[in-house]
Amino acid sequence: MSKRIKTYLITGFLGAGKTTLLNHLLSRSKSALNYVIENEFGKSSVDSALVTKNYNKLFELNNGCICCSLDNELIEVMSQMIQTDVQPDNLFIEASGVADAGQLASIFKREDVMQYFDFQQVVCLIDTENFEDRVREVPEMYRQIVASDLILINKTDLVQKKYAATIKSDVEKINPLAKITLTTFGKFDFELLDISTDSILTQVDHSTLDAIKPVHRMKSIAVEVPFEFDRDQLYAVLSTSIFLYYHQLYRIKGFVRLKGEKQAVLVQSTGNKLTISKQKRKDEYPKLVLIFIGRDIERKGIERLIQNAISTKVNAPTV
Ligand SMILES: Nc1nc2c(ncn2[C@@H]2O[C@H](COP(=O)(O)OP(=O)(O)OP(=O)(O)O)[C@@H](O)[C@H]2O)c(=O)[nH]1
Repeated sequence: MSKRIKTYLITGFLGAGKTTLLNHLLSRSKSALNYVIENEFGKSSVDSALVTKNYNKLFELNNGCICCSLDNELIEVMSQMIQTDVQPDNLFIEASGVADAGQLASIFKREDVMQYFDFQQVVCLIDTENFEDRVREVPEMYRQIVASDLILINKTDLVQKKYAATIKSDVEKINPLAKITLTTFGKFDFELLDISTDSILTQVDHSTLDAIKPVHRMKSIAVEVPFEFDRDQLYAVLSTSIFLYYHQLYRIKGFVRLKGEKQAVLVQSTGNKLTISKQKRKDEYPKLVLIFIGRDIERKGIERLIQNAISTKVNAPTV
């Protein structure tokens, strides 16, 4: 048998900083052969365009969540990986923001899977700013924390030190077995990843969890936006919506064109913050699409919202 593929699972609620961490991990292991599995909760993928190119292969599993509807596809991708002549050194899986990490990680406890995949750790990111609100209203987030080996209390630059310490101790109460550290932009002492402690996977009996397939109340709505937006208008419309629907609308992300600007820009919200920024990767025309993720959100309402921010219709870019 050839070498086993070191596998890391990155989890955390929507916008907590998973892709940011993935990019660090990839640049740290540039010399190795790295494969990535991206799972986005929704038909359209924005994340794959945000991952830096330090990977050798990227597989996308969209239109669902790998912990439930896409678990077969995950197994399929993993079997393709082991059937090729050259196998990767590392596999990084970025789960969707609502994925049940325990459910997902238990796949790696199967003997047929363990033969080829050397599961390392479940790494969970937490957005310190939103933790208190979200953990109460989103059961998926609580389950992610329980199932993780290493927890990064991220975005500590956005809160007071004392507050971050309080969140750390709250998280410790939810999962006293995990290693927990405070981070900014997912930067931490990578040695924590290499410390070979028993994964929580082996310490917690997931069989009861395995029997219950999580049912997400979350919905992802993707709206194609072949339009030119006025920056101020778009900013006003979207930031008002995330303010008004803070407990319903958890994430907005996607690429749009702005009046007077050639390059598409990345629009995203986490918590009650909206940012419009230049793309880091300039090598591709991203698909012009805005993704809205939340509870009890409706397409019609979202489309109405977008209409209010449109400046002019443009031809969709051809690749
Ligand atoms: N201020 C601040 N921003 C951060 C930090 N970490 C990540 N971000 C930003 O938060 C936004 C979301 O980060 P991502 O890495 O895309 O989050 P994600 O968890 O992959 O998002 P989803 O895949 O949509 O669930 C980006 O604009 C990041 O630059 C941090 O520590 N501090």
